[in-house]
Amino acid sequence: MTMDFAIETDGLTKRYSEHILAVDGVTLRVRRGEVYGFVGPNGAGKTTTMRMLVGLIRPSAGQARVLGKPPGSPDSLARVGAMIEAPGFYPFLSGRDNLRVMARHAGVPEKRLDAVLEQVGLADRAGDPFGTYSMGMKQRLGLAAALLKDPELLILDEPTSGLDPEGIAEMRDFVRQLTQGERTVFLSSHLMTEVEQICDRIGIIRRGRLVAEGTLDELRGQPELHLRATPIDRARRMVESLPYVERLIADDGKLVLTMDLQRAGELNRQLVSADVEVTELTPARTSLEEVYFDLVQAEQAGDVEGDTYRG
Ligand SMILES: Nc1ncnc2c1ncn2[C@@H]1O[C@H](COP(=O)(O)OP(=O)(O)OP(=O)(O)O)[C@@H](O)[C@H]1O
Repeated sequence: MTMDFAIETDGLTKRYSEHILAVDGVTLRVRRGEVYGFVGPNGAGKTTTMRMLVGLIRPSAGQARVLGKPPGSPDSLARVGAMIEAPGFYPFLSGRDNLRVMARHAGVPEKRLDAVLEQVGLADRAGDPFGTYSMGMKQRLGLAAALLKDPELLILDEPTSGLDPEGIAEMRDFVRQLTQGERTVFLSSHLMTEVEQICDRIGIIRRGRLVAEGTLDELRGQPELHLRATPIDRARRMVESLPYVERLIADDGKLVLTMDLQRAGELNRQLVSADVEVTELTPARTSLEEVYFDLVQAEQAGDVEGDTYRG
């Protein structure tokens, strides 16, 4: 295991009972300084994985290293900030006093309180009781708590859950700001649009298994060109003869081409000079959401073999 990774897991597994295999041999790598999106449907095993990474629960098999150390070791905990499930704040204490309790417990100096409250935009409401906070403010206080130790790694479980669109956008901005510099963020989500916007790399988990991992570009594959033209047969023969077209698929009256999109103009000219009338020539790209659903459906269609999650 090397120091280039903030998180490394090998065959990480958690079985809660004979019938519930929540995490099934997950091997993933989160590089230092990146925002890694851990996505999957409800019950896929995201929270369970995160709980293992901060040492809240022990794996049944496999192993993990967090900042090069065993999860939950004092050395690792001192450098990791986590927001996993609803943080347990006292409703009658103010936001600041809640943080003060935590800061004392963690041995963090008081002067950090104002800095983190400022960082999450809660400074002017920090004196109000936590119980009076909106959902967005509660999430922000959770984030402030995770930031107390100025951690190298932030582990955030569904940081936007329960937030309205404005709150989601706000949280996205915080995460972006927080990652400027060396900090690594490992966050879970089931919102592909959100993940698409903030994550450098993404891991997709389904039924406890990591079914894909990569950058957005790697997961979405190459961009395509959609071509409609008449007569379509002549267009097809023409396109087939072009060396720069890497792949051609006929799909519902249109041709789907994989090629360098810079050459679309050249393609258009060649078609026109071959007496083909081009009615549509548009770039298209698989969205992360499509990739995600394809993977999820592939598994549902029977790719899941052996003894897997049945919870
Ligand atoms: N303490 C527990 N005891 C028994 N089963 C559990 C426990 N915690 C989680 N599970 C089960 O493990 C599976 C994975 O749950 P987990 O909470 O890790 O998923 P998740 O991907 O975080 O889902 P969500 O998006 O709904 O939070 C589920 O079937 C869940 O019911």
